[in-house]
Amino acid sequence: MFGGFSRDMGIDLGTANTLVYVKGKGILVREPSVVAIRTDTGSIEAVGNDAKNMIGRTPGNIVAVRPMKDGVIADFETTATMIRYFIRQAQKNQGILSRRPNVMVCVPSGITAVEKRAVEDATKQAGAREAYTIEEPFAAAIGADLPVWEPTGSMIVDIGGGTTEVAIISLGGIVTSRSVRLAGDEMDEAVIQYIKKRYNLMIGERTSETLKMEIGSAMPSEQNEKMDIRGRDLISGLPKTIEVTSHEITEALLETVNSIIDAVKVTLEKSPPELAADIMDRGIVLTGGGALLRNLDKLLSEETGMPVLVAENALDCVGIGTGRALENLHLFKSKSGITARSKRGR
Ligand SMILES: Nc1ncnc2c1ncn2[C@@H]1O[C@H](COP(=O)(O)OP(=O)(O)OP(=O)(O)O)[C@@H](O)[C@H]1O
Repeated sequence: MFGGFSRDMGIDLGTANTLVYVKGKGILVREPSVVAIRTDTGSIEAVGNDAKNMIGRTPGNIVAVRPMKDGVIADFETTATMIRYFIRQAQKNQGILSRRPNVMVCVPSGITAVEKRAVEDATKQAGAREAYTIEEPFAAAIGADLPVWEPTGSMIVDIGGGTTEVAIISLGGIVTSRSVRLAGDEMDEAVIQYIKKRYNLMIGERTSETLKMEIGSAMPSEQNEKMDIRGRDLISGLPKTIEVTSHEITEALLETVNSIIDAVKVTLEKSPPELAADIMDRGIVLTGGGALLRNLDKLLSEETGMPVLVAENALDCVGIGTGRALENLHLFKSKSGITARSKRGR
């Protein structure tokens, strides 16, 4: 069914970023999951990087939207158009345009059957010949090179933009998992609210994300770094610059970080003892962009008493794993408890 031709692809359809992995070629597309739409005609002006640059800077008749929210489709038609664009980009990069690819898309583990079906339908509408879905933590574990098919426990925590996925995997199946709709985006929102409350200053999403990535830390860092940011003073209504410190961002992120840690603890508590022992040996593996928050691994290790490692290429693991899963479809079909399934033409 899947020949050697490089046309099949795995798509990490993220809330923040979309990655396309092409069989035998690696990750060929990596762009923000953003679409710019003209409000008067409803036409798509830009997708991906070009659209992201328009956020907060668009004239009245163009809106930049993120069609995925909390890891699921918030706007079906726009998502389908976005997927079509990304498939095209991946094909263009290979010099193939005409063939309809088989596509594996990852989905959060906690979504409903209706939400999952929407992803499959949008993928087919976008031009896929066959659409398959795989649960995100499983894909992340494959992408992080964990021994998912072996009779040993592996624990993965994937912290994306919209969702945090925690799962314990053994023998090709998810033994126990938890998905919370709370991850990097929620951190950005927490920073916005903190700055608003403390300084009466309104800042945008991009500024809060920059603060988080540049000076943010899950626990107070030794170097209390500082950063100047600009926003709109809520009292005077005028632009204003203030200085923000790492410790302040740690305080802003406290609640979100604690909720993520709780999700990990609850999952660990549900783990069968033998698997918990395996995890103790190998450690908890963190993937996704949120895993790059400074000191999150350290804090999680202190809180759980387990070794914690950030995967190499943490941002790419889900994309790589989704694509590799497509290469190993035979393994999925022959094993129970696997979440990939195919949907033949309509
Ligand atoms: N160095 C960093 N420190 C903290 N957060 C980071 C860093 N780099 C990226 N992020 C955050 O990671 C998130 C995006 O991660 P990722 O691309 O894995 O998510 P996604 O796959 O799009 O989302 P989801 O899996 O929820 O659908 C964003 O919230 C981004 O701000």
